[in-house]
Amino acid sequence: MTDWTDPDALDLSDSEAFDSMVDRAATREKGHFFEFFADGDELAHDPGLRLTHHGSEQWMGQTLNHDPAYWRADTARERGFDERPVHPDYLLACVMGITVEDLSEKGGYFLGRDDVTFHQPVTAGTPLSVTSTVVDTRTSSSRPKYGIVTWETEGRDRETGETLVSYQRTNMIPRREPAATDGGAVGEQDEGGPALPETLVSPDGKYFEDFRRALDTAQEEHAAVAYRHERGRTMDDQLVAGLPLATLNTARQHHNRDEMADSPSGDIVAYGDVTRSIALAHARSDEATYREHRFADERFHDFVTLGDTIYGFTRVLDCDPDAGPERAGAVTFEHVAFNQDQTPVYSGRRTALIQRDT
Ligand SMILES: CC(C)(COP(=O)(O)OP(=O)(O)OC[C@H]1O[C@@H](n2cnc3c(N)ncnc32)[C@H](O)[C@@H]1OP(=O)(O)O)[C@@H](O)C(=O)NCCC(=O)NCCSC(=O)C[C@](C)(O)C(=O)O
Repeated sequence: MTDWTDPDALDLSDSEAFDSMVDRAATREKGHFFEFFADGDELAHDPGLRLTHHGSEQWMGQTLNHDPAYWRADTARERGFDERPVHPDYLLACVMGITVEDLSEKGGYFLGRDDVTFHQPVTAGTPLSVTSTVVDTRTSSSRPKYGIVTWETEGRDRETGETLVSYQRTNMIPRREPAATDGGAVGEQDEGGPALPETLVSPDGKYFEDFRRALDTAQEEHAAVAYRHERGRTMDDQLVAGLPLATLNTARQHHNRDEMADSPSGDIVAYGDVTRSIALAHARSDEATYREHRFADERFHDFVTLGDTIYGFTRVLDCDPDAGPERAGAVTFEHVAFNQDQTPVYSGRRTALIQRDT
């Protein structure tokens, strides 16, 4: 009888024997199917990620986020930070990255996020502690292989317990026992909508006053303040697989082409936070950002795969001169990321403090 504790008992050059062993072996699963989640469940995420300047700089460089306050101590101080902070997009991606193993590693897609609030600037060296609560679960009527789960997540400083960022996020999650058919069609768009404005106004500059003047002009002309950004960024391996892995995001969607070949996208897709950060970087390159504040109603409309190029389009929705410190006012934008075929892939409402022209 073969001694199966003997390291040489399995001849790896015998492909038939190896195939048979692998096919019959049980898989030690990672992640959870839809049925695992119930409203009110609380999950503490364990991976030990600590924020670093290296990680933040890698994220910023690859996504074209060049705001000097996150690169240089002198500009950070001029902008009212005690110390040079890590970039908020990197912070958000890290907080979400370490939830993936527990929440979404099984597959399915990131559909949207709401109520994203940055509670305070965060510096390198901060170790993260992240918890999530299930706030909603439902089966998908158009895609019976999936359920839709919403979680409320809070990222804290592991040492002080202070909340750094919080948000609500919704994913499609595969069902362990799917209904018989998957009736959904990928990328179907709603028809109709309001008539388009005749005139699109673009701000003359990058300061709060420029956005406010543009909004005033648009009101007089029954126009919209809307413009696109020139830069584009083509999705390469580093963006699609490298950046999510650097945030400990273990979702197979970003780094397992074999598994993803048989999924609705047919290939690995970019981490939603990478796509979003690129479009936001394009927008930020045309404004004098003072602080990131809040995001709402973020949606991921379509897949972004290797070789796609991400561009940005911005609409200005509101200017509030009274929010924020004397040197800045709050501007609410609608940002849209779109690909080389002008297909929207991300949209979100962002309120940021923009420097005044003084
Ligand atoms: C998934 C696709 C194919 C579905 O395409 P579709 O045409 O079937 O879309 P749909 O009909 O608009 O949506 C399907 C269902 O989802 C619901 N839904 C839709 N949006 C929301 C929302 N915000 N909140 C709540 N529910 C939402 C919607 O109501 C509908 O429900 P129903 O089936 O019962 O009618 C299409 O939407 C798509 O391609 N989206 C892009 C997905 C993507 O690429 N996300 C980013 C990458 S994945 C990722 O980053 C992963 C991560 C971060 O690592 C990680 O979570 O682990």
